[in-house]
Amino acid sequence: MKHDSTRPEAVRPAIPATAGDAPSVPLAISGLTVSYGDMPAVNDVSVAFRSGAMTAIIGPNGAGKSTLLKSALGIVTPLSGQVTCWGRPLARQRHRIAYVPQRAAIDWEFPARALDVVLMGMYRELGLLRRVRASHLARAMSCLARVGMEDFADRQIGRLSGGQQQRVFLARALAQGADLYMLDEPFAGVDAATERAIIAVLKEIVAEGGTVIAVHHDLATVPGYFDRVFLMNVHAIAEGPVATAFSRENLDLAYGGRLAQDPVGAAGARDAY
Ligand SMILES: Nc1ncnc2c1ncn2[C@@H]1O[C@H](COP(=O)(O)OP(=O)(O)OP(=O)(O)O)[C@@H](O)[C@H]1O
Repeated sequence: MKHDSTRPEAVRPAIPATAGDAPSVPLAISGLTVSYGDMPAVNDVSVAFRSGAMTAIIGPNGAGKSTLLKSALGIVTPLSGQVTCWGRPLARQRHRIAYVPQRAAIDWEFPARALDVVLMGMYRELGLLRRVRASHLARAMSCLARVGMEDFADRQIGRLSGGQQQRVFLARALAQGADLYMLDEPFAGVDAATERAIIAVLKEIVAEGGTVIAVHHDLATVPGYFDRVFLMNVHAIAEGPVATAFSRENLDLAYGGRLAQDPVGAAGARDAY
């Protein structure tokens, strides 16, 4: 195997593989390894995500964060490992999980209005015939209103700004009425107002008992936005409350000591790596 210079020199003792295979744990990953070629993108990762918390997944570019989310959702097939949601196989709990992919992964030419995208979140209750009732429309509109997008319901999604598109996808997740929200870089390429709107909705979800897991890049906002962090760089490094796990030591392990500034307790770490 080639030496991977992005890997931390010393990897922390493994997070207990059996940390959370329990009905109260929305997502437990055990011994997960994913590879697209010779090199694993995710190597033997075990982590349990807490219920009723907002957890940031952080690590450098290419650390396998998106791959971890995608394999946890069954979008990418792992080489090995197990994923359970509330103590049961993912397939039986999928309807309880909403996924907001990276904006870059979405086909924005798709001929759908913002309202149609939100209605897609209700696919289970709309059934095979996709019979949309007034109550569905009203709920879709209220989800759009929750993210400040009710005035754009009829706009084709490709003709919305990046921030507006991200809000619509969050509205689709809300319409699904999920218990676990998994978001891949929800703040990438969005304006400050959208970022504030999205974080407010995510905090509401958690206040209502939901769980949020988001891949996040801006280390400066981690303490303000998140309760917990999971640091990874191909391998798992640490998971825990921001107050303890978001430490200089763990960041050095994740980023290989390449952070230009110290984000722990200091503002201004945006793009510092
Ligand atoms: N579809 C794919 N085919 C081949 N290699 C891939 C594919 N998707 C990701 N990779 C590779 O797997 C590794 C992990 O990628 P991934 O996107 O999961 O990392 P990431 O931590 O989310 O990165 P970033 O922060 O840059 O978005 C990278 O080396 C990437 O080049």
